[in-house]
Amino acid sequence: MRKALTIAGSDSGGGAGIQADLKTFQELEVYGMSAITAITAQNTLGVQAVYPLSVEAVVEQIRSIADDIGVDALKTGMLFNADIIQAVSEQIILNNWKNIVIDPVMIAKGGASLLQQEAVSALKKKLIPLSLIITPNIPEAEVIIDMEIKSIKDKEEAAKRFIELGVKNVVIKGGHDTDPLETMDLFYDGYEFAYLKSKRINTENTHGTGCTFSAAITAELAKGKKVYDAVVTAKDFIQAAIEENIPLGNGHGPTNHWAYKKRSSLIK
Ligand SMILES: Nc1ncnc2c1ncn2[C@@H]1O[C@H](COP(=O)(O)OP(=O)(O)OP(=O)(O)O)[C@@H](O)[C@H]1O
Ligand SMILES: Cc1ncc(CO)c(N)n1
Repeated sequence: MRKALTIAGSDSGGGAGIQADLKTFQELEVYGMSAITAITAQNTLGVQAVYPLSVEAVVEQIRSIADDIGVDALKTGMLFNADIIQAVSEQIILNNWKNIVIDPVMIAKGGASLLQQEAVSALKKKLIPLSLIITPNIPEAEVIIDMEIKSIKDKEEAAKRFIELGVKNVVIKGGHDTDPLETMDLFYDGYEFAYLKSKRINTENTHGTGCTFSAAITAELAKGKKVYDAVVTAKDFIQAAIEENIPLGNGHGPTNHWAYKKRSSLIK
């Protein structure tokens, strides 16, 4: 059994964070484990409260997993502060983990901050150089790389600058693109660009899309897929999950984690 770990925040509403990650791992048939960094009181309307855990609590969870079960791939989501980023980076080095996916979560859809501003520098210096792939959305890429992204050329330039930070691959996601008909995720491995396009689905129910996408990449890496192939599967997974989204609550409802597997079994 292949094993995937998520180091992220809990979303009580179940659509993003740890909950989205574990649902995705399950659907893609890897064994899911978690180290929680913060508990959020959250629903489809936004984040009502954030309770970060101590560095010790985060490290102890990771240690328990490393000492006994092991990890084939891991992702990080909401890390909240520089001390947690530092501690997670140390654990990655200590355990010699290589399949590292960074979803540089900063701000929830309603505007709540999920990463302290001063932690961006720790992310750049400590964690990004250890990772196999990073999956920023456009606003996150703009903050990390410190440039405006308005065009495909800008996305390409930002992708190159990510590689200069020491990460091996990058996907700059297209959820925030202005094109009303299409989303384009730009993949770059330091050599070649790949443009992953899909039909933009006209829906408000996109809570947790970034978490689900990076969790799907992590699951596929845990199973031994190559990075680009893992990203392609993740794109199919999130497309199906948004197309069959679940209209729950009164705000941004969640995506549908069952959709991809349901479709795959129909195709067989
Ligand atoms: N309306 C949409 N239709 C189709 N694909 C979408 C749509 N919105 C987002 N996606 C896809 O979902 C994935 C996540 O992208 P996005 O840019 O929304 O991440 P995010 O902003 O980090 O998400 P979140 O913060 O809500 O978790 C990408 O593959 C993107 O192309
Ligand atoms: C806990 C958590 N992680 C990530 C996101 C970003 O979608 C969120 N809203 N909540």
